[in-house]
Amino acid sequence: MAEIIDGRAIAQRVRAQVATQTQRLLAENIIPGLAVILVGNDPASEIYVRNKERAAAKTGIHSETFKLSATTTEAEVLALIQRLNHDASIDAILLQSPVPGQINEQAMQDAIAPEKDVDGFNPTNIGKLFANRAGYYPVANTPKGIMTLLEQAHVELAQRLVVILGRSNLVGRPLFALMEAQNASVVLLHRFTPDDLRHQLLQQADVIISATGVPKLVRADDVKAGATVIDVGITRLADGSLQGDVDFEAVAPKAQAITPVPGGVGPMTIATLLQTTVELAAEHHQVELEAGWQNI
Ligand SMILES: NC(=O)C1=CN([C@@H]2O[C@H](COP(=O)(O)OP(=O)(O)OC[C@H]3O[C@@H](n4cnc5c(N)ncnc54)[C@H](OP(=O)(O)O)[C@@H]3O)[C@@H](O)[C@H]2O)C=CC1
Ligand SMILES: Nc1nc(=O)c2c([nH]1)NC[C@@H]1CN(c3ccc(C(=O)N[C@@H](CCC(=O)O)C(=O)O)cc3)C=[N+]21
Repeated sequence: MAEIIDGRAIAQRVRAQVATQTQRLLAENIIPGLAVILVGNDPASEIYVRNKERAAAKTGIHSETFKLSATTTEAEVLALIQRLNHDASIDAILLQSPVPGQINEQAMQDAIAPEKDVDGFNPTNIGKLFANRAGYYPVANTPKGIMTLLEQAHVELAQRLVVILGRSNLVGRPLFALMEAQNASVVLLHRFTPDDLRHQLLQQADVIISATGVPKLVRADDVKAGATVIDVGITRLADGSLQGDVDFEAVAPKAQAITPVPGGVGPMTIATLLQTTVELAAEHHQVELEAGWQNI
């Protein structure tokens, strides 16, 4: 039976580290500030935003949520982003996705100052990530959190074959770059990958990461014995329960290590958002955060 990677426990350690780092910044009169913009009333987004507020408050980060009505114009969102770009008390800006149809999400992401872009969506930051630039820049929190999970679970990446399902800018694409930078050999699959090719590639993978939102896409016969399986997908079923992309019951007995849904990648996303906020605050005030995140 596989090791079940406990995302909640690892996220808890990341949050404790964030709280310690925040205390150090507070001692220098620096308060890390996170602004979350929520447009409209998507129920799932409202839950995520509430969880973010709660987690930020517990670690000492100052968080402000801007709830805008579903009929807000693009000009109004843009004006808010520009105001936050110039607000010295705000280190990190997050525009919750999805936004209503009248708003061009990409244009809004591009308007967020690269040095406050806590989601790592700005082309400047994506470019740095794909060019494997040195120095600090924000990277999307779900892929960054997955790298922390793998490190904490002692999963080797160099010389391994990693297969990623899903190529969104939020998860699959940045994860590809992070994995490749760790010297993994990486394959990125999507909707146009034929089923038999997906099956063949998955069967060879040492590490599988699935971020498609297709329930039970990854089955036991797709997985090599001893592989590590990371499930990013979240689908809410009719009974209200959450289902991942992986058929957990069938795959777990074959895997070396596997993440559950819920309690795997999800909690890491939120903890890593707080981590990135504190890192951005430290950057803005040119303070070194001495203790490495490896020490959690
Ligand atoms: N746990 C967490 O913290 C987070 C969880 N999520 C969850 O992860 C899932 C993915 O999110 P997100 O990346 O935003 O979703 P998107 O809908 O933006 O992307 C889904 C991706 O999956 C690909 N895909 C669809 N079907 C298949 C298939 N049969 N085989 C291979 N690839 C396929 C799509 O391909 P194509 O590009 O060709 O359409 C697309 O690239 C969702 O369930 C979401 O709820 C998301 C973010 C954070
Ligand atoms: N700008 C932006 N950045 C994002 O990072 C972003 C976004 N928009 N839009 C939506 C997706 C989704 N996402 C999740 C965050 C936490 C959990 C999470 O906490 N999951 C818990 C369960 C939560 C529950 O019970 O519903 C878990 O898996 O254990 C899941 C998914 C961030 N996203």
